[in-house]
Amino acid sequence: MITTVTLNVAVDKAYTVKELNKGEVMRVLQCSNTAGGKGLNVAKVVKLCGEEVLATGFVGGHNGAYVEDLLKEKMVPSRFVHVPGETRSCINVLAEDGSSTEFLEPGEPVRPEDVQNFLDQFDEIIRESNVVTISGSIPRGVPSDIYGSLITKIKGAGKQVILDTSGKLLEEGVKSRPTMIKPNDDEIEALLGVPVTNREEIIEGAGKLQKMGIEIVVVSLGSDGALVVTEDGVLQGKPPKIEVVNTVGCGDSMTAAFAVGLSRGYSIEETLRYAVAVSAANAMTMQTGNFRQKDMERILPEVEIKRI
Ligand SMILES: Nc1ncnc2c1ncn2[C@@H]1O[C@H](COP(=O)(O)OP(=O)(O)O)[C@@H](O)[C@H]1O
Ligand SMILES: O=P(O)(O)OC[C@H]1O[C@](O)(COP(=O)(O)O)[C@@H](O)[C@@H]1O
Repeated sequence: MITTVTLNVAVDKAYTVKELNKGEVMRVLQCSNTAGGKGLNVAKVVKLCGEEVLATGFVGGHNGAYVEDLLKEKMVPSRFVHVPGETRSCINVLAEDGSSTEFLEPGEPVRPEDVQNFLDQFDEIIRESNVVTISGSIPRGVPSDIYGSLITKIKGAGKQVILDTSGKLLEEGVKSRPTMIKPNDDEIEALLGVPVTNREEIIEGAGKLQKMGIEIVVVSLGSDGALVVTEDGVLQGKPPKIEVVNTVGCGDSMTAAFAVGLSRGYSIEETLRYAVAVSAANAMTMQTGNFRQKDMERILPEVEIKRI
């Protein structure tokens, strides 16, 4: 089973508008609500890939109950810690010029006893999982080294863990050497304290992180696909040109597909091909954390894998 950790769950709202003008009344043409927070996007995609999944984290209030219902509709099982604070909303405004403007609420604070309840149930969840993904931001009240503690527990139980976060949470988390991370160029720069301005420096930086004891370092490059650095070297996977509808959640789809590849014991090359196809297919639908099987199957053989 693949478990996805989402401490800062959200109701994701995608608003379609003609144009976005600051300071004006904007009429929304279409609104779509989905269970969000990066980890829940991962959970939905793992489910669509056909793997057994469990979503965990904190939920609260009416929005929290709504997220649980949205997950049930997608047949994604969940075991959340219920907290008094209302679960947040995140809004993504999609305009006709192709722009995407995101408003991410911080999330209501959680209490120390909520954090303890989460940790208490986590050991049992790890026993049932073979891969755990940890994604996104945390609400106030959660200690900034929590991801490090979770990674230490997961690795101590002999299971694999993917960490996809940023800033201080990533800095703290990498100290516990997760199996895989997915930093962007800014995050590599922050982790290593060196400038990263071009593809060569990205590869060099990712290589340094890999040598520090992180087995798999993935750097996604939008429409250029992704780079994967392991002890066997560097691979790039590039998708064919596709019709893009909404790229929000592409990174999460990639994380989900890597978790599936690890869980199924795919080679790193097979995993990269699959992850590029799944994440590119996610860009072809409006909903975050969603893809159509037929899109993914069409893209899969067209992903170009090259050793660098
Ligand atoms: N415009 C696009 N065309 C094709 N594939 C895309 C596009 N944007 C994203 N993807 C796919 O999704 C993956 C993750 O997207 P990216 O934008 O790099 O991540 P993030 O959402 O974390 O910023 C890419 O590696 C690629 O496989
Ligand atoms: O969980 P976080 O880090 O606060 O991010 C929240 C939001 O980011 C998103 O995952 C989109 O981010 P990406 O496009 O980078 O995948 C939203 O769906 C989500 O609600």
